[in-house]
Amino acid sequence: ACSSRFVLSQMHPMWQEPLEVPGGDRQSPIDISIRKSVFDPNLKPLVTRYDPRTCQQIWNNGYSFLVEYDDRTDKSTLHGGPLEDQFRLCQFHFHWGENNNWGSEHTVDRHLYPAELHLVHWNSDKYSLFEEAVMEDNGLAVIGVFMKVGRRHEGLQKLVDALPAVRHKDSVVEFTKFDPSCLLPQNTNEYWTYAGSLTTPPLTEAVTWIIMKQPIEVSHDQLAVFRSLLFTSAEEEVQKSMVNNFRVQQSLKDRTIRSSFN
Ligand SMILES: NS(=O)(=O)c1cc(F)cc(F)c1
Ligand SMILES: [Zn+2]
Repeated sequence: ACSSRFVLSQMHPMWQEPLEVPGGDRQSPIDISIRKSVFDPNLKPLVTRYDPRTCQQIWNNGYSFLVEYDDRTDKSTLHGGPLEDQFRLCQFHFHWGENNNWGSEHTVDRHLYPAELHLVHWNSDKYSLFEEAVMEDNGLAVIGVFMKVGRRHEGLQKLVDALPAVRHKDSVVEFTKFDPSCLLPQNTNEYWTYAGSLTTPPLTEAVTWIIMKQPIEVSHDQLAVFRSLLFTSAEEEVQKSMVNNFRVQQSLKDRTIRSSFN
């Protein structure tokens, strides 16, 4: 399974913001101001090649739930878009709110979505492990997909059905043959991209963010199952609902957001 465990295991208690990051001039998440973004005609289409056979398990790490992939070979990859190199999928996870009015980490012209999907990839042309790549400027590429309430998402339902098995922090359940491309919007040619960071500690500034313009639709009931997860482990007396696991927005500072569309 991908070793983003070590990154998440350095977790600080939830949201002891503001966590000052030394020289933090490219922190995430941010608001994507449409009028401030610059169309870049050289941005290429995104190319994702995901092999469902590399899907391994779901893990509740006490912050979100991760669907982890076997990233020991180049079987599930991302390239194109703003990327010079090939990146390997290691996990995907989500951020959501306690209700449908907020939950996403990024916003578009301050518009909040109820949830946001992050597909995490590391640069396998330059590094040999996730934990190496996570310390480097060009080490990671994360695809962000906004989620809005609407029709039930049939592809997501297989994942939703498995969540009760990972209700508590540190629980893991086998989860196989899941193709995460079913969670991408039909139009992946329209995205924003900018240089940013992990949105949870250690907040390293290693991420090329690729945020899809088109949200996916999920049902109210599917999001309600996300909210049935717990931050706390089975042993803890007081159980805390896993909700509002998003970071406060960060300053754009001296960065440009590029768009692949006009
Ligand atoms: N939320 S995020 O996508 O920036 C992220 C990805 C990751 F692999 C580890 C993290 F701690 C956080
Ligand atoms: Zn995330």
